[in-house]
Amino acid sequence: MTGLESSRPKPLKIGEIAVANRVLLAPMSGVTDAPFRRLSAALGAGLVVSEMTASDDLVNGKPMSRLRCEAAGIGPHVVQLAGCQTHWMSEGAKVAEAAGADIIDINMGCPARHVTGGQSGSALMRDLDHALKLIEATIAAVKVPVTLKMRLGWDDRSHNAPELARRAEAAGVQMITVHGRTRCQFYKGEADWGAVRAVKDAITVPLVVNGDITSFEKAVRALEMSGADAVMVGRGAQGQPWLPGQIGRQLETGKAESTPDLAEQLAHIRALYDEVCRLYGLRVGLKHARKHLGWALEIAAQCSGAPAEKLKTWRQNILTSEDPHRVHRSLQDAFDDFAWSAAA
Ligand SMILES: Cc1cc2nc3c(=O)[nH]c(=O)nc-3n(C[C@H](O)[C@H](O)[C@H](O)COP(=O)(O)O)c2cc1C
Repeated sequence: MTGLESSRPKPLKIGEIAVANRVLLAPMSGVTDAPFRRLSAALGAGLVVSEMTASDDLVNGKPMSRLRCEAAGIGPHVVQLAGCQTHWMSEGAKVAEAAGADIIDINMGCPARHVTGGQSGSALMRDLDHALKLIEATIAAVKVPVTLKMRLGWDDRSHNAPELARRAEAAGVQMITVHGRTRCQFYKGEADWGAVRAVKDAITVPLVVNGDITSFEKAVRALEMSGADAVMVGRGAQGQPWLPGQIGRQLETGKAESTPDLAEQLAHIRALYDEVCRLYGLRVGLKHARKHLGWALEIAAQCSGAPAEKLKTWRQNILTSEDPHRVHRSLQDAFDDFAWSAAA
């Protein structure tokens, strides 16, 4: 064995499922729809996770919850479930498994008031005994591996992620992701990757560190500080579905890659736009795709050094249009315009 091979971290596995590399795309409601996950996986993300779905909605067949769990079609299919009742969690997990999920992820990290108010998401970090009942019910309901995503704790006085992680592993959870903030921080301040190390010390299953990882350098630092086995990228991938893959490859090879050029970026956003409109139908799809369009324009403007005024005009033009043909034409014109800025 060469020195390089011996210093290489072990390949990431969730149960028997091999993960392509050490960078995961985070679940993000309203963002990581199936077309976005498909694109990010095709561009090299190690693993992509569905948007959170309320377990009762999934069991009751709410059309939107089915769409949220749609498979990306590349790599393992990870469905994230939220809920606060053992019955719905176990039934939801069965529905997801029957629909093709390879892994079920449980959400114990969502800070939103409408979620914690219903005692789901990060509210479960205030009642670990109940959290464990939900975890046990989910694991008992399915054959596929179950993973867990959480925060550091509810607030600064209760960093109980290590305890929840340890108990979750004992119950059979096969990978744990920790966002290095407390629930009460929401998205304020900076993610504390160092604080995630206490979770690493408490478990033997793979640990994923999450929060504010937007570059290769930050990924390396987060891995060093937390001792985690992998990183998860969320907001950094908005408008840049290639980012998890790019960081993942650089972690494997050490070789830096340049950002896709404007022509590639244009091809990606066009394909994503069409797929989102197809998945949701034109009426809902047009609204849903706007976020992706806005972020893609921002990234393209940033890459080309286009002035803020230009970005504003194109955003206004494209995000208000309800005609897909016009959107396609305007995207071409906008990217041509950005290319002029880059060349100037
Ligand atoms: C718009 C948005 C939606 C999110 N939806 C979910 C979700 O459905 N499930 C979940 O576990 N976390 C969700 N998160 C949290 C992210 O998965 C991630 O933990 C958080 O954004 C921190 O990572 P980042 O700094 O890389 O974005 C969401 C975050 C954002 C910004």
